[in-house]
Amino acid sequence: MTAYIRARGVCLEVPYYLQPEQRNTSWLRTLLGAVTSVPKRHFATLLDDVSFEMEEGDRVALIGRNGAGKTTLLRVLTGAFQPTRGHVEMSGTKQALLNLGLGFNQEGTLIENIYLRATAMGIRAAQVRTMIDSILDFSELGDLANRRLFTLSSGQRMRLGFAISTSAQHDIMLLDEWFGAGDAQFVRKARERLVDRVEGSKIVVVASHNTELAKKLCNRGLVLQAGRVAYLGPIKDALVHYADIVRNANRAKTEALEDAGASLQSFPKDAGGASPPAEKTRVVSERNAGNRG
Ligand SMILES: Nc1ncnc2c1ncn2[C@@H]1O[C@H](COP(=O)(O)OP(=O)(O)OP(=O)(O)O)[C@@H](O)[C@H]1O
Repeated sequence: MTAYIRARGVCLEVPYYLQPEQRNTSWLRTLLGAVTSVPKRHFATLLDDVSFEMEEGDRVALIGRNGAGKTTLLRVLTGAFQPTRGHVEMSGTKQALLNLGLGFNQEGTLIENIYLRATAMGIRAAQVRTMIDSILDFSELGDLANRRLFTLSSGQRMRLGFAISTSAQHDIMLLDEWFGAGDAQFVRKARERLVDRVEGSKIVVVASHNTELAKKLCNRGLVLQAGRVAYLGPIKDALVHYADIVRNANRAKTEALEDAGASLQSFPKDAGGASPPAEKTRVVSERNAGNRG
């Protein structure tokens, strides 16, 4: 089966609720306000008209500043979020390494959880049976096989999640950042397996801030900016494009700080003891703190 991912005009809007702001009132009013005021509904556009095609052999780095929409796009690709407009077409089996703890039952034993997660990944029960030993072996948790999951440390849970998620080779691999799955020795082992799985996959999509990793692993880059595709092309060009975005954002920030500083300097000294506007005071004091550092 030929693997591909095709996204056409994908938009994702989500509702969120804001409590009306209560400032400069007495504690009683604040308390009453918290109980009686109705939160207002707003909508946030997390992805805006995202279109692309990924074919076999593509190793695509999702690049963008914090909040650009990388994880959200991966979630749409896994099927966890349905686009509010547009659609995604995918062909091939997929493996997602986004949240290693997802789908675990804390009350179940390790073996029960292996069944639970593996069957949720579409693996038949008979096949899961043959995989249990190797999963326990890889996660080095064989001695705890019949313990309940909640008795494990968070690092042990992550190891189990990683071992299950990477137990089978899939056509499409979706990865969110690099993560520390346990201690240094396990991280080394996990990296090796991951490289193996990446090599065996037909398409890989990885969200990362790590430009070295992106260069090493990927041949294409999809740059996201505020939920929109800012660039899609060869990884080298994508990283240049991303560097431009970061540089422009830093320049805009510096200019805003300089403007704030200039208007503060022009604030009349003999303004009858009045203080400069609170917002500007904060910006300038941050800038001064930066100068000291
Ligand atoms: N449920 C939600 N409701 C409202 N806004 C949300 C929700 N989930 C995410 N967001 C917003 O969507 C935007 C994109 O988030 P996302 O996690 O996809 O960013 P990201 O590019 O992966 O960022 P990072 O590099 O920091 O991980 C952010 O501004 C975030 O605040």
